[in-house]
Amino acid sequence: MCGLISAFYSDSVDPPSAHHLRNKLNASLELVKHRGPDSYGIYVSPDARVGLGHARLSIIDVLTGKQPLSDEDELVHCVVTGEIYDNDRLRAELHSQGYSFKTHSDSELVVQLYKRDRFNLLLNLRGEFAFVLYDLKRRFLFAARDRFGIKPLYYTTFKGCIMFASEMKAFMGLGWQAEWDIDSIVHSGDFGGERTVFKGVQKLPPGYLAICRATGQIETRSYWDISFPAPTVVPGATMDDMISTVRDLLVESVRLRLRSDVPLAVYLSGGIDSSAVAGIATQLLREQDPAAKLTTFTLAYVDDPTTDESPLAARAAAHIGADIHMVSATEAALVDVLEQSIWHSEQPNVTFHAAGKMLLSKAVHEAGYKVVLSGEGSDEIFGGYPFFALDYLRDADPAGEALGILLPSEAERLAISAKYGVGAGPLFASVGEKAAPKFNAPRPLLRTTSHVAIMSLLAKNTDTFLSEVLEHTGGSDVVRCAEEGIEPIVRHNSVMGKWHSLNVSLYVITKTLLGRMILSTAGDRADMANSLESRPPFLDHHLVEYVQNLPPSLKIMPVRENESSEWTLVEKWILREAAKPFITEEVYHRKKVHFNPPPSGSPAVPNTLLPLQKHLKARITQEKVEHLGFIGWSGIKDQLEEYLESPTFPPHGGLDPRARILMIVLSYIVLQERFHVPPLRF
Ligand SMILES: Nc1ncnc2c1ncn2[C@@H]1O[C@H](COP(=O)(O)OP(=O)(O)OP(=O)(O)O)[C@@H](O)[C@H]1O
Ligand SMILES: NC(=O)CC[C@H](N)C(=O)O
Repeated sequence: MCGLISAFYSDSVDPPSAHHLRNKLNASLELVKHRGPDSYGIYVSPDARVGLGHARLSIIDVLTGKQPLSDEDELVHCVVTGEIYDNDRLRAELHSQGYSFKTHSDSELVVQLYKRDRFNLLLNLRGEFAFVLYDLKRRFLFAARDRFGIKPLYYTTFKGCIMFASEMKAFMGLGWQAEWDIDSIVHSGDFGGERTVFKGVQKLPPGYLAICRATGQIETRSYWDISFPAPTVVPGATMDDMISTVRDLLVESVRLRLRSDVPLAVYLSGGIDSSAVAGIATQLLREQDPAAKLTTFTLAYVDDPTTDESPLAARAAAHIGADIHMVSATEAALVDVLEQSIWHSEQPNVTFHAAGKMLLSKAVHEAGYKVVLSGEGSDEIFGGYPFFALDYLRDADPAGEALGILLPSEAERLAISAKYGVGAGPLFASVGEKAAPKFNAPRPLLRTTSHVAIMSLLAKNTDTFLSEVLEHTGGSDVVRCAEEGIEPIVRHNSVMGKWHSLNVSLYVITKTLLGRMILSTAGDRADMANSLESRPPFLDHHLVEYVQNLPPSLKIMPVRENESSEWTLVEKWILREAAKPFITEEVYHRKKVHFNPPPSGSPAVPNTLLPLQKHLKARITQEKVEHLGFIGWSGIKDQLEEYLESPTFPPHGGLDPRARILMIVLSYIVLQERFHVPPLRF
């Protein structure tokens, strides 16, 4: 993907000279050049009130697809990041209607579709994208972000200038000065909602557009959202038809995402999602060339054989005749890229997730690839996380029953819930009965387990903040924060039982964990740090809209051998059936394992520090912590000393809880240094 930046000086301020604005945009592009090292391009409007900048990672139409793009009358100017699929069909349609193109770039569709459909152009865009378009005649900026937030887009206003950018660091080139947003930090507004750690900087939410006018006004609105049917709506198709439709839609999604003018590889974990993508990609490539061989990359957790899936990935690659490259994720290697990962994430890192992805993207980039396919989004669409089981069991599934699926009775659901309720999975080990009472929600928020899980992830350790911060903000209010990110209609649908609880849960996790972490810190940002575009075929909206309408029991299927045996739940059931022709028997039956690169299992030599301990000890000093202006040294010092003396090694690649807190503190230190943030003053 590329990087974009835009500046729009409202009528209330004097604009800079055209020359000055170009220099500023160039300085911004320098800060995001990792996103587009192939070429830079700038547009400045005749009155120098508007500037657009683009750093390009050339993927489609490498030679002539340079940006910014414009129409033949030079009245519409645009910068686009990401990929818009179905380019050939849409182009042919526009051609036949008299629209003409200057390049073969997929991005140019935005310009011509805008001319034809105005804001409705978004309904025609399939893929992952963010763009900013300037309509010179009407004098407004029109920005938008893809439906799932695969591509980032931040915005802020500084001294009368409205700015959009792929990464916040680009704002610094335009003269923006970062300041801490303590309210957002305390309430985790960067994860619960669309705020960031910096005052006044917001993310444009997934599926939203923004219109900015010369008065300085910014209007944002949703153009697409996830939605589910009432639990009683029965699909008018047989089970076999539904399985083959899911298969066809997934194959179509992979087919579109194989379109690239530069080399493409696949991230292969050995789980069902990436194995299905790799299997389908191989089949499609061989339709063109029977000798085609896919290249795959796997992160191997060499320090921890208990969570390492690389042998499974090797077997999956052998099954489809793909090449596989193993990339070692040792604790030392993860720690080496940790600070870079924080700088690219622009928000706190609490695990090695993003750092692990950076090791992977670096290896793929160094091997000469510019595009990868990945399996992200499948768990959120098909119901893959272990804690979804509780939400599936919470409600009956009349639509599933009407299809003739044998389902547990209410009493049996309660009994299975008890089994699944405790230790619902490694990701949220604390979730379930133990964690729930911590949150005294003043009113019913949502009837889902995932919501509690998210709240437990959001909760900040109140002891680490200075007392002034607590007086100023009232302390961490995770309920408020979690509410911030949920559209009121979703709460209504949940509380009124209009959506099955599993579907509410899928919604919440798609918006929070997927949108604000997996696709951002550990997705786009970790990949683009190494100039690599990743494409997640599971997040094709045609596929997603179809799966949304399937009864919950096709996502999580209860099965038992006979009437006297126990029920077990098969997660992502319909995906397993749809992907069966492309995966090994082993992967078909396999349970989910989280992507969570682990630290070392234990100190190699007694009385020596592990790489993470050593790094945190060197970087988290009294001076650095006090310079932040919102964290107290005494609490942090105790956590650090305890972690250095007696680190623990939770199972499933988890981090010592004190190390997680220290990683957050390290994140603020790194962000303060790199963004030149002044200490917080009250
Ligand atoms: N160890 C790894 N090596 C390479 N890529 C990985 C690794 N772990 C995860 N990924 C990439 O991130 C994506 C999301 O990971 P996730 O664990 O959710 O999916 P999965 O492993 O493919 O399937 P499952 O959810 O069934 O385990 C994967 O599909 C894959 O593209
Ligand atoms: N890297 C990108 O964002 C790609 C933009 C556009 N699709 C191109 O190929 O140039």
